[in-house]
Amino acid sequence: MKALVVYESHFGNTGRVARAVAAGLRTGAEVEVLDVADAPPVGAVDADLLVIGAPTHVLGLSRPDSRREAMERAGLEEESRPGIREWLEEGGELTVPVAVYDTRTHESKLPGSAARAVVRRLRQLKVPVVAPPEHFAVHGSEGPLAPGEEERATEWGRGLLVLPGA
Ligand SMILES: Cc1cc2nc3c(=O)[nH]c(=O)nc-3n(C[C@H](O)[C@H](O)[C@H](O)COP(=O)(O)O)c2cc1C
Repeated sequence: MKALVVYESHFGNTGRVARAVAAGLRTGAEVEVLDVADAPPVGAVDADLLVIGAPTHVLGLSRPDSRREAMERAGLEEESRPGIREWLEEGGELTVPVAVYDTRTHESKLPGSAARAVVRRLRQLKVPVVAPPEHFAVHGSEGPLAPGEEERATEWGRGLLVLPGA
């Protein structure tokens, strides 16, 4: 089995979760982990399972404005970064089974979730989604991840191997 983990991350937390999920998947799959900036177009993904990780921005998926704000806060100089939203919208048709997670702040009372937004969209497109959206907590906006979240991510990754459809 081949799995691909594609993530968007500005402060590094969603990337850390991606690598932790990959560690769990590696117990039964060949796994590649890619920043969305380096990922192939979504229609060209060649894997048996795609895991998508995104930071929650303004209750959902990032947009150019929220990414600009995150990059400024993170002290990143790049002009612009691609986001999961654009990757999914612009890269063709996704046919691979998918599992989705997000990161979001511990402190927020807001119900938003980037992962839920992705799953809603994929279901509309009839893409098979093999697991409910999962969430990992960060402190504040910039992290670090809350204690135990990386271990939980590894367990979640391992659990994806035994789901029907994955
Ligand atoms: C512009 C912006 C908007 C955000 N909006 C939300 C939000 O609506 N709900 C939430 O729980 N966290 C929110 N956050 C916190 C992010 O979820 C957090 O920065 C992210 O999980 C960190 O992931 P990263 O280190 O991979 O970038 C926001 C952060 C930024 C920069």
